Amino acid sequence: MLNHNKSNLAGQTYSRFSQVKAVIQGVEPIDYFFAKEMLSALIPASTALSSPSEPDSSSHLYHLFLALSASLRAGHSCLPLTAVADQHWGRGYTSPVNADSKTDEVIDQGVTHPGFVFATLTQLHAMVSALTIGAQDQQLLVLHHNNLYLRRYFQFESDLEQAIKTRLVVQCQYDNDDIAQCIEALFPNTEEEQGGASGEIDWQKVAVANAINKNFSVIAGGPGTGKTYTVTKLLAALVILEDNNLEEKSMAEKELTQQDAPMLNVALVAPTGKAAQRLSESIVKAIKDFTGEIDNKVLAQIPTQAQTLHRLLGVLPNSPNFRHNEDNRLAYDIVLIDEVSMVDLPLMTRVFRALKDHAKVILLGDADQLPSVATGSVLADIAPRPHGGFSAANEQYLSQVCQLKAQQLSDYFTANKGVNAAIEAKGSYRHNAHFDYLSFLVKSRRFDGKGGIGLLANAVINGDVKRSWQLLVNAQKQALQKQSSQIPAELSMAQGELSQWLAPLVKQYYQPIEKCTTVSEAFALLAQFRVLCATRQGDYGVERLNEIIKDYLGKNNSPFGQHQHSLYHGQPIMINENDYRLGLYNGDIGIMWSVVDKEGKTHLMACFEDNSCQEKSREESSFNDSALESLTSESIVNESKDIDDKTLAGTVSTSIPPQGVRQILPSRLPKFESVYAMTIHKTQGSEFSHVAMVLSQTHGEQQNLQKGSKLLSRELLYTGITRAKKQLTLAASQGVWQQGVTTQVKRYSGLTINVLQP
Ligand SMILES: Nc1ncnc2c1ncn2[C@@H]1O[C@H](COP(=O)(O)OP(=O)(O)OP(=O)(O)O)[C@@H](O)[C@H]1O
Repeated sequence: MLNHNKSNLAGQTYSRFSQVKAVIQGVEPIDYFFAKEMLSALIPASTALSSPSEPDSSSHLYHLFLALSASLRAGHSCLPLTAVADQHWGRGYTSPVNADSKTDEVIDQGVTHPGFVFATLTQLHAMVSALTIGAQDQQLLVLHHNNLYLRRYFQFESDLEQAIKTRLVVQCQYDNDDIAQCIEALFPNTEEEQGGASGEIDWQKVAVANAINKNFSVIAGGPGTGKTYTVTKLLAALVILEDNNLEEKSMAEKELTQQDAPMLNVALVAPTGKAAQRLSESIVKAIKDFTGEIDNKVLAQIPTQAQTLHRLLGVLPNSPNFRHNEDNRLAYDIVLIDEVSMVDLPLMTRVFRALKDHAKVILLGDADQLPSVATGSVLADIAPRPHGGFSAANEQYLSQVCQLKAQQLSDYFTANKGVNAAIEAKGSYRHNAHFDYLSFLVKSRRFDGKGGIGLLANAVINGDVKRSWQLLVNAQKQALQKQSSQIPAELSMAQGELSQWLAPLVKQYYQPIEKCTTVSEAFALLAQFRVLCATRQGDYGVERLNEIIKDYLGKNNSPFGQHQHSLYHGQPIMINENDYRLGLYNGDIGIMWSVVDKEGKTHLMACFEDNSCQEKSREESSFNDSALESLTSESIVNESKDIDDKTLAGTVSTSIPPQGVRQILPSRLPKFESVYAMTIHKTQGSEFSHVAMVLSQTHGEQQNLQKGSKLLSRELLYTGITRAKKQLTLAASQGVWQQGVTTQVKRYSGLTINVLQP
């Protein structure tokens, strides 16, 4: 009956990692140990895995565990059996082989890893099902809709799905007529009116109306499409409607409410300190823009101070858990989260677990950007493009409150059906699904559509290799013709060696940093320009480019060479790991700056902008503030004695930290590195006036460097391109560009299926 016993377990066939590595391409030690442990934990418990006529189930299961581990490493939340069933998995070649144009013999000659051929879907399903014995909530593995999960990720997905669904059935507390009135007041001159009979739909207006009556909503759109602008109007609408509701309450009740708390208890949140800072700035700007248009009393009630998700949840040092959770909920009534593409599945689920059941959640983000570094692709899963359409009831509601023409919304979605049908054919679009909670903003206010950056970003995200490359070539031709023009072109291609194109940019943007009179000025200059790389290693990776730029700046022989990191005045740095005690987080940017203490001594300090400072000051009970003080600016003591005062002479600019700048002794910093160049992954949530994006120059090099989710993909290129506000300089060969634009990041997840079920 059993076709497995201890002696024929594949786990024993591979008694060392080197053996698996020789068979399966791309496997890592963690996969080997994971598979081994899973096999020994699960198989002894099973009594009948397969019959003699069926394939050796233990070998298949062993390889399935290897594939599951590799899948989790790559950021997928599960492994669909369909992705491996009947497939030759882990087969590797010396060089990319085009199977259509080569004979089997030639292909076989190039094989470096033989790989493993998996059984059929039905057989794999039976093998895995046989494992899932015992109490359901204790099984290590879960098989759901043919997706194989580790229990914990299945739990994250189902909890998140449940929390979203719970919110979607909550009845709206506002009257439709009040909503309509409010919308009319906030959008006096709508685009559909301006557009005449064939008027365009004002998606900002629709997005506001769509989010008002739901306890969960997503507003998705590319850079500059007005997500923050729209959401500020949404907050204004909620203030007005809440005020209306209050008017209708009895005076006694009204007084009680007014005394007790602000009317709307709103949390503005973003995944990183930088993104939180940008959200605050954008809301402040939007409020300023609305002054005169919207009642000042309403504007005054809109919060402007954003915080990070970690701060919202309350970090517990040395623990993956947070202070706020299902047993200690947050008090907020409305939670607005920006840059959601960066939020991973476990973190998003933890946020929902920590919220009150009735808390309204509004998510903002660009679903075309790279998914989160860690597991999951929450935003892309719940905001698939193009929009799949609204339910009839939602269309009716939106038409009424936005005063749209009858059928205007359904006509729009019908017109987009062609695209949807194509997507449906590929299996990523679900017929009958309604996306009532989802609004897309489509018109970029930052890029007018004629400038190169917006057009290039669009062509890339639509996978149009030809058009995207042509845009770059044309831009280059135009740049050559207009060399004398004072206005720099939005797009340009880097020409020649690095020294020819990069050195002038370093001179223009990085060299003046150390000459700035204040560190705030230095931060402003640093925000102007960044070199973005696809990889860390390699000739065109972050590490090498940082060294080259330091060479151009003459900083590789720094007078502070004795320091671990050879620090110098004006050096931009990026923190590479979280330090909760100091309130510094992976990705935070600082500048090394020379300061003079009260006694006139000069010290090199790591300076960080305002946001981390505000974050810190909001730290609650578990953090000992006096401990922090002893680590920061107040205690500039002996630690930096080894800095040579003479070498600092002439570069020292300030003795008192400017407001909103926090100083930390370099010796106290967690891991950090110079940040003239940074990976595209790390720039999510940031923007620069000018970006130079550098890709590896050959297929071979790129293939050697890319791993798992770090693939050169259209999402990576799109994210890099859209970090540029005014100018983009690209250094890439046509082949590598083509490879990137044709590759799409796809994260396996069951979230889409579950959330979108009608
Ligand atoms: N309807 C509008 N009318 C006029 N200006 C607008 C409108 N919508 C947005 N803007 C302006 O366009 C710019 C970009 O808007 P906003 O910052 O809200 O976009 P975003 O989608 O949040 O951008 P990102 O996420 O890329 O920072 C802002 O200057 C904003 O004032």
